[in-house]
Amino acid sequence: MPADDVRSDTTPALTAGETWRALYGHFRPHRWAVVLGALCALAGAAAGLAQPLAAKSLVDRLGGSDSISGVLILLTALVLVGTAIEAVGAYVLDRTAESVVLAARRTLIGRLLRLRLPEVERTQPGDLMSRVTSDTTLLKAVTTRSVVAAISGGVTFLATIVLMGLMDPVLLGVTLGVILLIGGAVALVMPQISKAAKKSQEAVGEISTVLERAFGAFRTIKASGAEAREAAVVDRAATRAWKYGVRSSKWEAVAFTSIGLSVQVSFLAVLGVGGARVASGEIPVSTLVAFLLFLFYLIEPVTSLVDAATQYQVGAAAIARIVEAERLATEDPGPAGGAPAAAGRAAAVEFDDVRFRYRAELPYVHHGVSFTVPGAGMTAFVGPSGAGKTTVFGLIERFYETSGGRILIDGRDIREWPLAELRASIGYVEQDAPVLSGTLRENLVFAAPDAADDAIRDVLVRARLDGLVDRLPDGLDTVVGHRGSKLSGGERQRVAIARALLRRPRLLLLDEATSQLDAVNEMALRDVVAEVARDVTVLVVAHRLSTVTLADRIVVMDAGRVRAVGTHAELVARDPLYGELAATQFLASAPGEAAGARI
Ligand SMILES: Nc1ncnc2c1ncn2[C@@H]1O[C@H](COP(=O)(O)OP(=O)(O)OP(=O)(O)O)[C@@H](O)[C@H]1O
Repeated sequence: MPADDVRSDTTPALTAGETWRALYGHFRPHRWAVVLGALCALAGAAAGLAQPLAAKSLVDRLGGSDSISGVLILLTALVLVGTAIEAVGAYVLDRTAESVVLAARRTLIGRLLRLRLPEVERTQPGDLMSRVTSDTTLLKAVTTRSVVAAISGGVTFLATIVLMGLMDPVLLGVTLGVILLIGGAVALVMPQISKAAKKSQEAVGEISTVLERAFGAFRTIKASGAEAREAAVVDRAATRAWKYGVRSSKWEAVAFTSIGLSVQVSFLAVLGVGGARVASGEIPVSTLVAFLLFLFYLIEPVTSLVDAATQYQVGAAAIARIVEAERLATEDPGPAGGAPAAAGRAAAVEFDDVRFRYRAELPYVHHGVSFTVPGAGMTAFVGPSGAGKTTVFGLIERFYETSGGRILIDGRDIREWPLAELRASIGYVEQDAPVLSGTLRENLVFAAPDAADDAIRDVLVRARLDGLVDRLPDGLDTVVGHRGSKLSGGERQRVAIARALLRRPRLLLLDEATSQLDAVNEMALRDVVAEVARDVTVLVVAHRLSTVTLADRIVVMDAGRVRAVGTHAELVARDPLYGELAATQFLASAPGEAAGARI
């Protein structure tokens, strides 16, 4: 896959107002802490601002007989208090910034794990992950540092300007003239910082996407000798992140250097004009000294303002990506309701003229599927690949919403069920039997966290996993590796079956759940499923008819339609497609004989 295919290019451009609202939404819960931090910063700045005044008073007293020790003590106290308050303010703000990031991550994580499946399928998980990790980190600077720097820098700037104006309006005019001239040039480069930062964040997202893809198919990459090609794709994304990061730094450097330059040029201009005014007796030398100190002091708020502006540009890019992830549709939990009337009993399932397609632009996968499954017993779904069998299970679990028709469980439309309650009734073993990294025990109790040890032992025996657990040095606490890589395919399937059984479902969905088992284990598991089917409704998708010949009913699907329903013997006799499937698998015989056959 070329790099461009994994790049997210759907980041919506937020307007300035939307960016600000999104930003405010993130720091609103922490606004009082931000206010406290800002007040500390202002108090520290005020203490600093008083220093030139104290210095002026000190210089004025130099020629006279007044003692300067009082002023010196005041100056020292101002420095100490100002520094202490600034330190407290910095801590409060950094702590708040971390809290903003934590809250944003919690919100994103909470939403991402509740996303609707179609949303996940049209995004790149790696890119979503980078929004939780990398983009939220940028929020830290933009929600506190930038905002507080803007407030404190702005207020200090204004206060300094007012005091300078009171000292000498002419020198203030000279200063402002220089600053506005250079500041205007800086404003022009700001959008460049935002553009570069956005591209850089997108490239970081690509790195995660490519790596996630690579680790998800690690063996395939090795077996295909594709390491170098994949590394090159990651390298291209990393280089792009570097390129745009450097571009952003270049514009930031231009901005900061310009500000330094503006203050220095102002300093020289004030020195020249101020010197002339002192020489002509228009102002005393103490005024010039104080004014120059103010000018020196102006560097900090001006730098703060530029810092705020650059951080805001960087954060705006991250906010856009966070907002995009926040806007992905999550699942509707459904109506709040009490326990189902039929709790504990085997579930009855009915598909009533169900039509479904995965996306509006795709063709229909189900063209009016109808069947009825009474409570308990085993029902098998068979048919050619792509007929829509797995889709039946996805619709029952409400991973997807039907485009037409109804699905009823116990006679109640599944859209009327609270989603959690619906899924709590179901045990689902997927086609590729996913096992999560962690221990065997964690995998088993994944769908039933409160399961007792006896129940775990029981399902281990039923899933024929007891022997494996006894052999493992750490038993149930053995770590199974990323996606269960330390287990065989058959072991993974048995773990998935045990997990589903431990949930004590009313409806058990098995999708090719025993396809990787050896004949002995497959037979044993078939018996277990038959036993479970006595008081649980079991729906099975199977390609190997040998696993389903004893089912109570078999639903034959073809191209998104149900073409026949019956027992093995009935279908062999009257459905040509089923007859053909059975014949190619040497099963066109009595169920008793066929049951043991392996294809
Ligand atoms: N998530 C999806 N997004 C888009 N199309 C999908 C998705 N899942 C399945 N399809 C398509 O829907 C059709 C039915 O798929 P489904 O998995 O239900 O078939 P199946 O009968 O279970 O096939 P198999 O026996 O090979 O597992 C296929 O054409 C498939 O390409």
